[in-house]
Amino acid sequence: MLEQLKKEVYEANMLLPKHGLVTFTWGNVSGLDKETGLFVIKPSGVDYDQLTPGDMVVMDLDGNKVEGNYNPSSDTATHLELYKAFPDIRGIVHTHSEWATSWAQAGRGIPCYGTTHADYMYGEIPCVRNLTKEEIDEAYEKNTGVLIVEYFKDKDYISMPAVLCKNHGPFTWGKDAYDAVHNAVVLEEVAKMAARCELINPQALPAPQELQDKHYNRKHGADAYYGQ
Ligand SMILES: O=C(CO)[C@@H](O)[C@@H](O)COP(=O)(O)O
Repeated sequence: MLEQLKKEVYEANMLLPKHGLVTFTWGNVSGLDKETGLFVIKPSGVDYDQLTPGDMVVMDLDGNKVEGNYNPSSDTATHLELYKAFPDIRGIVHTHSEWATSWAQAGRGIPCYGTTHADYMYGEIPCVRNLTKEEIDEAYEKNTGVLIVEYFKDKDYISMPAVLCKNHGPFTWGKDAYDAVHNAVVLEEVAKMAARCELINPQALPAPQELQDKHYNRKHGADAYYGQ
């Protein structure tokens, strides 16, 4: 079932090692089929060079495995919470990419220091708090999703398609699995540049708001001249 989506999700997963975003199996991409309410996700713990489209696991939004030979990614419960709460997304990525995860481990959001960042993500990329002991013990991955959703309840998840989870790593999302990977690549580049920016000048300030507005709106606003 969902053979085309499985192929798309497989190909999106394979872009993670291509772009240097994963080591071993530390990452996962999923894609949602809005019609059926089912999503396809990478299996847990399978090496990328062994992965095939047929290994993708089909899940429903209640967390039941619908089809697949393997267990779904260990981060499936986080993906599920995001799909339930963010109605316009069709793809999600989680990685332990080096630079974004370094910011997450430091417990810091990534300030918008320049137009590379502003072209894709509006404002500081947030870092959500640690889970409590109770939240970790109860259901770490599910509660990670709940925490992200809680953070975004009065914020726009379209103009900020990325989040850092403290002591864990980044999640990104998008209009499909490929778009979510694209945002993960942008996040990693921006995270690297911001870290180096602070190293070169610890007093560096975020880009002026007018510049951030101009760049974000030029690509994503009402008068965007790039196709969405
Ligand atoms: O966060 C973690 C482990 O800390 C996982 O994202 C990572 O190892 C990938 O796990 P899966 O192979 O997708 O189950």
